[in-house]
Amino acid sequence: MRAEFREYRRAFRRPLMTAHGVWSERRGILVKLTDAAGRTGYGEIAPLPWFGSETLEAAIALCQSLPEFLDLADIRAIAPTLPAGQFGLESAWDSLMQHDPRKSDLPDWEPPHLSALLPAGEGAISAWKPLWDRGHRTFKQKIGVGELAAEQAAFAELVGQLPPRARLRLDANGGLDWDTACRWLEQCAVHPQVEFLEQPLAPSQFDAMLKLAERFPTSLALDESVATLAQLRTCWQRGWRGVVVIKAAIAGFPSQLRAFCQQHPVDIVWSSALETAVARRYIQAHLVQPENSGNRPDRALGYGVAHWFCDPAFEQDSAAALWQTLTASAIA
Ligand SMILES: O=C(O)CCC(=O)C1=CC=C[C@@H](O)[C@@H]1C(=O)O
Ligand SMILES: [Mg+2]
Repeated sequence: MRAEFREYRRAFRRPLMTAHGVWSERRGILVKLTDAAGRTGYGEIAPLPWFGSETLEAAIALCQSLPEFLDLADIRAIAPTLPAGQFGLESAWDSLMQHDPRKSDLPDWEPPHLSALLPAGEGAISAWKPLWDRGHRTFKQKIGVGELAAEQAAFAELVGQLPPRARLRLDANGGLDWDTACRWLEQCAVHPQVEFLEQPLAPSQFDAMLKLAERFPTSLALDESVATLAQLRTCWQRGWRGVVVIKAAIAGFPSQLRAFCQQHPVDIVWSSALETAVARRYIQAHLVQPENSGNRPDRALGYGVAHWFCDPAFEQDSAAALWQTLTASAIA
């Protein structure tokens, strides 16, 4: 297979504020594999280094280190320290080898099945209604970004406005300490609309999160703690049976993730890494299908993020057309 790589850059409509900091541009790499018969397969490398994946620079170095004509052994040899690269290359290979028109023309996910990502704090209050009107019924609000009292006031205002059947996810990105996590969970306990509190503490606080899960009624979800398949395995082995948020685009080889999900009844929320339609459509066709995971159909997918971007080119289904727009960004 001939391997080619093109870098992309994609600005957010407005910076995404999380406990990790400010994120204003999504950068990644598209992968194109072409076999001797001229068949092509596309993949995407979408690093999230603050989640524990490799950096974009390390992913570029991987692309530059691979032979121009590679085979599956070269892909399998990609180190576990490069999980976004493992995902991008294997999904491109899979897409070429398994070109299954049935899977490639799946209808895209509809808003009622998608959790809409809201801004942190006050911004969430003005943002939820237009998204509700588009059909979203589950929302995610970032916390652990601003001052506690102000964020809890914004949360109280938001849940006061949300219709009773709405569901709200709070995501702390590991930015809370024990006391603030308890205060958030005390407040969540009186609001049945709260579906779960995501990553309240840092991944190093795993035992403390197990204690929080036992002490409070609101479900907890791990995200940064299970960023890669290796981390997911470890948390499962250490006894986590709560929700896990899986960002497949940074989790490593999709074949290995698929096998794990088929062997363990994991309560999965599939979550976007703010990747383009290239990775998203692969994840939809090859991972989120019911036979591949223990995920509960009532769990909205963490893919309600299109409104964070303003450039439809990246949302189109045709990877080939998107590839053509990146002619100036080849990685040699
Ligand atoms: O999971 C979702 O509902 C949407 C995606 C999402 O929330 C995130 C994507 C990427 C990085 C983070 O800012 C954030 C998260 O922490 O889950
Ligand atoms: Mg998260």
